[in-house]
Amino acid sequence: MGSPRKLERRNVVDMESNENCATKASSLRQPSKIPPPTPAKGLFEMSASDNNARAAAASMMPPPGLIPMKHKVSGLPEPAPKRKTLAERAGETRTNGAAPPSSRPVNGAVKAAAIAGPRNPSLSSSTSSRNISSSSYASSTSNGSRPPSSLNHRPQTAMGHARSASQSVVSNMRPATAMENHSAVNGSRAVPAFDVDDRFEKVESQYAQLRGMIERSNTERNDMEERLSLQKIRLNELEVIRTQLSASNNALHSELEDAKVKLSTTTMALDDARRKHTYEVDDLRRKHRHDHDDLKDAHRKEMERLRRETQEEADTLRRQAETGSSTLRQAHREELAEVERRMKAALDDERSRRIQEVQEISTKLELHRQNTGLDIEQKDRENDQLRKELSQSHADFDRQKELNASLKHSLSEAHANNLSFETSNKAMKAKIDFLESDNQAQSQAFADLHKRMQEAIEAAEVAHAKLRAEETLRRKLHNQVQELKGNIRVFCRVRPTLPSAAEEELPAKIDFPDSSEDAKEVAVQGPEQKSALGKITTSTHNFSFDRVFGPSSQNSAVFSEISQLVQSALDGYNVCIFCYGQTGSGKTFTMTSPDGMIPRAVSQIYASATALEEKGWRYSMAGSFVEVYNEDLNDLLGEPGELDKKKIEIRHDTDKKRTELKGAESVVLDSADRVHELLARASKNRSVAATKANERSSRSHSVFILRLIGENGITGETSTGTLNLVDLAGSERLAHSQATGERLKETQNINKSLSCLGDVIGALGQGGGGHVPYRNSKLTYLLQYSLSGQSKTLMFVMISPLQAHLSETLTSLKFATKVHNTHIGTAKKQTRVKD
Ligand SMILES: Nc1ncnc2c1ncn2[C@@H]1O[C@H](COP(=O)(O)OP(=O)(O)OP(=O)(O)O)[C@@H](O)[C@H]1O
Repeated sequence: MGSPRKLERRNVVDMESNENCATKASSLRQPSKIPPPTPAKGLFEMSASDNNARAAAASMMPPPGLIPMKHKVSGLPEPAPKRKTLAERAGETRTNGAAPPSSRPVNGAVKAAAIAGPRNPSLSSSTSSRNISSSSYASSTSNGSRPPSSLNHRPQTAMGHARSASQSVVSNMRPATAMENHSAVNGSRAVPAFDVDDRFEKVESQYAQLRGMIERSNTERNDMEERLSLQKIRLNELEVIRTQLSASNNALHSELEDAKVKLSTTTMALDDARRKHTYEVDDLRRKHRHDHDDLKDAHRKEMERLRRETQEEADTLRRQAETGSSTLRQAHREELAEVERRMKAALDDERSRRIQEVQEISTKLELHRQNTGLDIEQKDRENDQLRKELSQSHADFDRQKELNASLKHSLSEAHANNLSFETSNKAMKAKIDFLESDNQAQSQAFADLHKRMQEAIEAAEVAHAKLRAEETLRRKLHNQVQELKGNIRVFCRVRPTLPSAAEEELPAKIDFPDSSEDAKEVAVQGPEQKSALGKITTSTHNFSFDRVFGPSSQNSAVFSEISQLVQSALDGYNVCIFCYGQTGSGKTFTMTSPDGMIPRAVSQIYASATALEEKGWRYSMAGSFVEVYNEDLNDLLGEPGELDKKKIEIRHDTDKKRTELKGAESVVLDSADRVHELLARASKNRSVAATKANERSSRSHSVFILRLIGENGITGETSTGTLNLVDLAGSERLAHSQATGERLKETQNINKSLSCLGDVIGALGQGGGGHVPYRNSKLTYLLQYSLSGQSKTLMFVMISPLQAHLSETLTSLKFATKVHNTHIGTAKKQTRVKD
């Protein structure tokens, strides 16, 4: 780091070189600005030495703004440099003034200025400008260079610079010496006249420029001088401040020296005082010890003296006492006797008084004791009370302790729970973080799932539509199958031989199929017949039906064959299944036994109705159970006592092809099990009405009516089907002569209704819309819509396996064959679609 002076000098050089370049370019220069004065604060912060150094530098150097001005204004050489030593000259380059300026190029001059350093920049710049002018002069004058002495001439003042500058410009046209003048005159001879005019004009304009520059330089110089005087004033002020500060510094310094002297004096005095005090204390301690020892000796001596005196006095007194004691003892003895007498008297008085006092005291004591006892009792009670309270408190305390322990336990549990909660909370947080991090993937998965679900829903809707179409098709095909099978079908069932049968009840010769076979034929060997020649022959009767069930067949197998018909009722058809046969052939067993057709039909319908719910169907089922007895209609679900009294009316709705029973109970079958309840109630009613000789079930027709109303919420379709399950009365023909009274009436009515049933079926078989005698019996009237050509009918012909019943068996089979051979038209579905 250089000194401030050096730095300022280097800045000045830089500015000079820059400004010289600017001068060369335009020959004009803007006046430089004087920097503002440095703030006072900065000055006060400087040390005295810095201040002095700056002041000295200021006195030695011009202000920064003035230094470049000097060179810029002149652009001319500085005052003559001081003479250099040989060593300095050896360090200089040869270019510095060694070669004639005219022979040096401009670039070489700049380079020489850079090498010469900051001490002579103006020299290099003036050299370069001179080179330019010299070169132009040389070009016009062919002879020569100027003497080197003129190059080294440098004015000492600004005016000198200006003058020098003007000379430098003028030197382009006028020689500085007589020799040069002569050369110029010689040269002018060679220059044509118009060249002289031109040059003169040029010189004039250059002169004008030079004058302007001189004036500006004068103005700037005046400014500089003013600023210089201001700086000098400022410098003087700073000098005064510095003097004041150094004076105050000296005063403070002297004060500090005084204070130091005082401090050392005080320290010394303090040390003396401390020393003196120590000596005094030691003296006092010594003196006190001596005093103490003296006092101790004096005290000891005094004590010995006193002891001796006391001893002497004691001896004297002892002697005196021994002499006076005998006299005194005598007197004393007398006094003692006197005193003893007095004391004795006083003692007696005192004793009596004391006894009295003791008695009083004992009385008081007793009283006090009693009071005390009472008090003690009171206290005891209080004590007990307190003890109880104490025990209570103990118990409370124990409870509190237990509570405290339980609370502590709860607290520890809560703490444990808290820890577990915190753990689970952390786990949950981690899970949440994980879930949140996984949220995007889940969202994507959810979107995929949603898409797949939509696709599945669409597929399901398509499948549902397909299912509905298939369901409709199924119903259609089912109906076609039923039609192909015939609207009235006949099944034959042979009951087994009962274990309770008597030995004489021989079985008839019936060829019935095995239960495994899907048989349709049954062969019955007829009774023996004797010809006129006495030859006994038997004939076999072959019957063919839609299905023949042997004795080993079960209700389940039978129902599986009729289940499709039951399904038809659900589909909106009127279906009628009736059992025909003689008494004891198994009609009731087949129809109303716990696993008979009625319970099974209801169960199937209920299951099918539930299954159809997903296809939009909602079914309601209601059941009625009536009997036709002696051409009267009785409600088997009514009150037991009213079976034969309350009469039921049959009403037909010809539009809807539906039969209503006015006065009969209609029970809603909201579950499959309700049917057992209905059957039990019907059985009970029948048994109440029965007499010993009259089994009611055998002498009446029972009709179970199941009404099915379905609505499809999707298609708007409705269906109303009816399933009639009929257990006919025994079909045996009894001779009118064999029956009398009520039995005769029953027989007549049964015969009538069964023959009427045959008539109706016969009429339906004839077709052609002819008259059908439904009204001829209550049974056929009740079953009008179930037997019409628009319904589906199945007849079970039940036969007994016994030889004794062979005749009735053949009759039944013949009737069944007649029915089987009948075609009663096409069933119609009772459905409609809502608007
Ligand atoms: N397939 C069968 N298997 C076993 N037992 C049967 C079968 N069919 C009927 N029975 C029995 O035969 C007897 C008579 O049957 P059932 O009462 O059903 O005849 P029915 O034709 O209804 O007589 P009724 O006309 O008097 O009512 C009953 O004890 C019954 O249990």
